[in-house]
Amino acid sequence: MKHDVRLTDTTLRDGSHAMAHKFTEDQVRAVSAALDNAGVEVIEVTHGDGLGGSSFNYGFSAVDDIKLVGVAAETVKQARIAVLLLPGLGTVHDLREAYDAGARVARIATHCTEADVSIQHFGAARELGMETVGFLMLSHMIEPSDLAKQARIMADAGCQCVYVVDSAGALVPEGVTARVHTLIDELGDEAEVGIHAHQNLSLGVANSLAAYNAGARQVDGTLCALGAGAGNAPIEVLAAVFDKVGIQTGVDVPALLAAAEEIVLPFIPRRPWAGRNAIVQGYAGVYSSFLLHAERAAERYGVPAHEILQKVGEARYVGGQEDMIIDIALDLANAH
Ligand SMILES: CC[C@H](O)CC(=O)C(=O)O
Ligand SMILES: [Mn+2]
Repeated sequence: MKHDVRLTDTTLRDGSHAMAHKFTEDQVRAVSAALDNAGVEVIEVTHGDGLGGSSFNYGFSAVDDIKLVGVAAETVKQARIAVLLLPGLGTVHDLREAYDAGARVARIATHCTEADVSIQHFGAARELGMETVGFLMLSHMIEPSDLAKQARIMADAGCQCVYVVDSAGALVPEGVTARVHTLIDELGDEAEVGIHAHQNLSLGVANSLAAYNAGARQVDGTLCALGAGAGNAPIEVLAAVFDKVGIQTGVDVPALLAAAEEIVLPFIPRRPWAGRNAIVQGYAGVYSSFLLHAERAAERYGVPAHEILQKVGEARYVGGQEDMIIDIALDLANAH
């Protein structure tokens, strides 16, 4: 049955950033069973940086991604398993392996100005018979009209839903509304529009609701907001808010509340929180997954993480430039 909006849970992918990519098989089994039981239709399972993300630059997974995809796929009864892939990090070969392990939704992510690098990956996913989603990361960095041109590239390549991805948690509701409207004007019936929001300015839920009101029909969230930066829009709150205003998600709200409180909360190292560092990320427009990298560099070089993140924002660094965080920390240490 088609609902007003489809919630996709990314606890087991974006939440991987907050877990330093150390999810165990038991955790994946428990979380995917609880989400499936609550009626969540799509559950994303991958290293935080997508297939192939397990590396020196991004941090090694405790358990191989493909293995975890297989565990989730064997666990669920109704949900479909999604994987994230950043072209250049993950390959078409990785996508085929994920498909063989049970993944049925391919989410291909690029920087918001680089949709052209996703073309062959959308083609390969469609050939495999997978549903496709495109992620335009750091969507706050460009104007809505430019974002719409990138969405067009993804849709022409076979993408069935293009997401406005607020990777830095930097957008306010007006910015979300403008981007969703402009993408819908561009794509019409050819592809849906989705929203992936972060909590750095505590606007993840408000931005998701604004996106729905502007016409977005797919919305991401995570249990306990587990995710990069101050975390993602908490899916249990999204479900409750949508239900309260009469928007059908098909999800059982009490079951999601129990999943957050009883399954996820007991094993997470810290509950994501919009503390000083994360707020600076939202304010200065810094990629959420840079938070732990900056905090590690801060400790190592004895400089404040929020100062590092402020400089990262001024330099407009994007995903893949994690090594520049060390350069900034060293410069700050010399200046101090
Ligand atoms: C590294 C991929 C990234 O975490 C994708 C995402 O969730 C975002 O940009 O917010
Ligand atoms: Mn994210």
